[in-house]
Amino acid sequence: MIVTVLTNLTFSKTALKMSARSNGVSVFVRTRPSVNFAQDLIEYLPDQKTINIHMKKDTRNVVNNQQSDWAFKMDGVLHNVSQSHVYEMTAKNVVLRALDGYNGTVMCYGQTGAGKTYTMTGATENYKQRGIIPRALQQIFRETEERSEQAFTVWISFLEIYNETLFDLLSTLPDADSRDSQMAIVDDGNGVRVKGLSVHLTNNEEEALNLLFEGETNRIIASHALNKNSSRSHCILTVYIESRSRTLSNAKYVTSKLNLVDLAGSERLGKTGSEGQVLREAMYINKSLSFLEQAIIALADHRRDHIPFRQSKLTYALKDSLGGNCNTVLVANIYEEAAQIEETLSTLRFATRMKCVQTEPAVNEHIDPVLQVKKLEMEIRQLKNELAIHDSLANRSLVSYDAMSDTQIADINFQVHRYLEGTTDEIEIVNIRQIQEVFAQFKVVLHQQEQEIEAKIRQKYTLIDRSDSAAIAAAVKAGHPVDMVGEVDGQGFGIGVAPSAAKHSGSSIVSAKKAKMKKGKEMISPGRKDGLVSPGDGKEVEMGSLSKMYQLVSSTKDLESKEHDVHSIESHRSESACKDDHSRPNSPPPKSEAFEDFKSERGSEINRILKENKSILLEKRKKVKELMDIINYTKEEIDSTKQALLAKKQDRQLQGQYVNEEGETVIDEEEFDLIMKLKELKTSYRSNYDALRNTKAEDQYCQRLVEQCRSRLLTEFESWYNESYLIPEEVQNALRDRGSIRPGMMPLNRVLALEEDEQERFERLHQELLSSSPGSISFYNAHMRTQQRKHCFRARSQAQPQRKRAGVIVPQMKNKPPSILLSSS
Ligand SMILES: Nc1ncnc2c1ncn2[C@@H]1O[C@H](COP(=O)(O)OP(=O)(O)OP(=O)(O)O)[C@@H](O)[C@H]1O
Repeated sequence: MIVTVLTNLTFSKTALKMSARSNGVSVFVRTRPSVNFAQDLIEYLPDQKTINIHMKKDTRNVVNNQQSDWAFKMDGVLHNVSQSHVYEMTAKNVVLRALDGYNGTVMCYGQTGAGKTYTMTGATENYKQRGIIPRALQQIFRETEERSEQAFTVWISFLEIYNETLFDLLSTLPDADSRDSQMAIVDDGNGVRVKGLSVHLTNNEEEALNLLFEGETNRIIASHALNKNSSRSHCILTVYIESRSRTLSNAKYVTSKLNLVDLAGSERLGKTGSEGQVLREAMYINKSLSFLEQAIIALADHRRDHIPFRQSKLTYALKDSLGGNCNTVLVANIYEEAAQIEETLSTLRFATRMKCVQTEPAVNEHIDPVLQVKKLEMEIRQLKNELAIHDSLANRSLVSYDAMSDTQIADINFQVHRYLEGTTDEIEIVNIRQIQEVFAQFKVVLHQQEQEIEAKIRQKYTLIDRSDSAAIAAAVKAGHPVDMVGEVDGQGFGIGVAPSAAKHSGSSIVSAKKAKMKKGKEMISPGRKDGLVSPGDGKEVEMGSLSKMYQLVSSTKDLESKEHDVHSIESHRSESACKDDHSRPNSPPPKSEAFEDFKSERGSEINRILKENKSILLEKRKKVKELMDIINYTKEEIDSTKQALLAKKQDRQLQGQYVNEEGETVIDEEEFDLIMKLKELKTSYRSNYDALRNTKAEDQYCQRLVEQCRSRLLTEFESWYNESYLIPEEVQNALRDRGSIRPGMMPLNRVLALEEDEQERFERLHQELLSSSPGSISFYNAHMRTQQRKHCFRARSQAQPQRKRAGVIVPQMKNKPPSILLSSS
């Protein structure tokens, strides 16, 4: 788990520079109050930012012969102020900015015993005197609760650098990686990290404090002449924060790293009077602090290209926390006594140099690729919905944006044929996909025509390969005229007129060729190639045939029974779904692909009915067109016959009419034929008109059937897709089995587990007692647990003293892990 966390936490160098404003490191001086305040030497100016040091020239402790007075201007001098004031002034903003995605570092520097640990950690037994780290942890979790629109994840690591060796102060916890791996600082281009350092997921303030106190307990404590309990190591508690938006499907998220650093004492060697191991410790500390100083000097000098971060573990570990894109704060802890004035001066000089270091705080923003894909998918869905609304408003409800079906392609092919024949003047444009298909079908038809022409030529002529001189010579010898008419299809054939015998006798070569051509023709026949082949028998569909008319009637009449079939498919769907033995892929396939699968499997029956109805609809449309052509033609005939009759009548009247004995007008034979023709034409017109009306009604009916079938196919597909790829299997099983877990119901064993036991009742009462200072509950709980662990540790280490090894805390030093982490593991 820890390895995953480490790899997920990438603090990218490519972070967007949200705030390109250049800042200096903020530097504060904090004094350790003393009854022996050296008021002659140290002066605090009322601006609460300046501290003056006056050294007497004749003093034995003179530091610099040339200079005796110094003025140090800082961002604040924290003299006789509370822990809470120190936090507000130094760390509060850095913590807030860390929650916004900016890296931050708060670091305490100063002489041993000057109050670094007091400032950074504070008194663990007193809530009011807690230091920067517990306050920062409290602020982080309070803020994360308040910023409800964001989801925060917080991890913590605790590193100690002792004698240039790295130690994981949290390696004693059960969820730390137990492998005895050597730790190393690595800079992999995504920022500096410590390989092998355990990083712990932390859900609340108390868990975070438990980690702090656990680490503190594990710190190396060496005896020392100046301060018996002072730490001889550098400690870096790092809080990693990741923040993602809850409300939006926002693929962007920010990360940050907050380093809270307690450095080892900065005093010089001679004064400590150390020897042995303590001397070695002091040497290491001096070395690393001197490298820190060198790095700071280099950082403050803009002309320097190279910053010597790798000289010591401390500077390397703090590489991206001193300058760069980080909000950095230094607290310089000083004594107020005259005896420590040299170290105080040295600390203040260091602080001044640090103040010259420039930083460019920047938000570490990242994009989650998985969320980004989801967001884009959602956008596509929304655009599709909008398109559907637009289409329905524009009366284009039949337009589909899915991949073209075989029937649709066949329909387009048919329209292209008609366009080329001249039977239609236009092809209705529906959407881009359809336009592309129209062009594709033009290509298909063109290719077919080329093939047909070649086939016709082959029927008439024997083709000889142009390069085959022997075949040409043989043909000439046989008396066949050879006519080199050029290339067909660029294949280098010579075309010769076939002798009549060859054309009709069916010589083996020619008949074989013809047979081959026939086969080829079948293969490239438009109907076959474009899906106009009837599914069962492989024969071409005869458009508009009577047999199809009967099929239409049966199809339309039987629609209800077909719908019944669809329903029965639906009722058996869940059963077949259980039987489907396909393992679900990690990510759902594209819908277009899945739709093809669906049509050939679960949706095959509906798809078949849809196809059938579509082909019937196509025939109806063709029939309507034919009838309209006939009617139009008949109408024209009627009009011209009427004209002819009128002319005849006028002619007759001009010439004078013949009347028989009964007084009836006598007409000639031509006029009689015209009258009879008109009568026939009118009869034909009426019957065709009736047929047209009926066919149109059938056409509309078929149209409705096709729409119903299509929408059912789509609905079925949607639920099949959801079941197969989207709804988790356990949810489906739970709902299908109707077992103990049902939506809205909590399982009985969980309900029972919620009952309070004795321990929990005790803890509740304990917390009620602390309710007068509610913010302190987490602090005291964590403190109480730390105390228990300390007792346990002391008892064990007294029984069996052990030496410390690099890389991990030796098992004998292992503390009882915080119960909260035990219970959560
Ligand atoms: N501002 C302060 N107010 C009250 N007590 C303080 C203050 N600063 C330091 N102390 C006390 O001084 C003692 C030494 O302080 P602390 O251990 O923090 O020094 P340190 O700089 O961390 O030393 P080391 O470098 O050895 O770790 C502690 O007992 C602490 O309580």
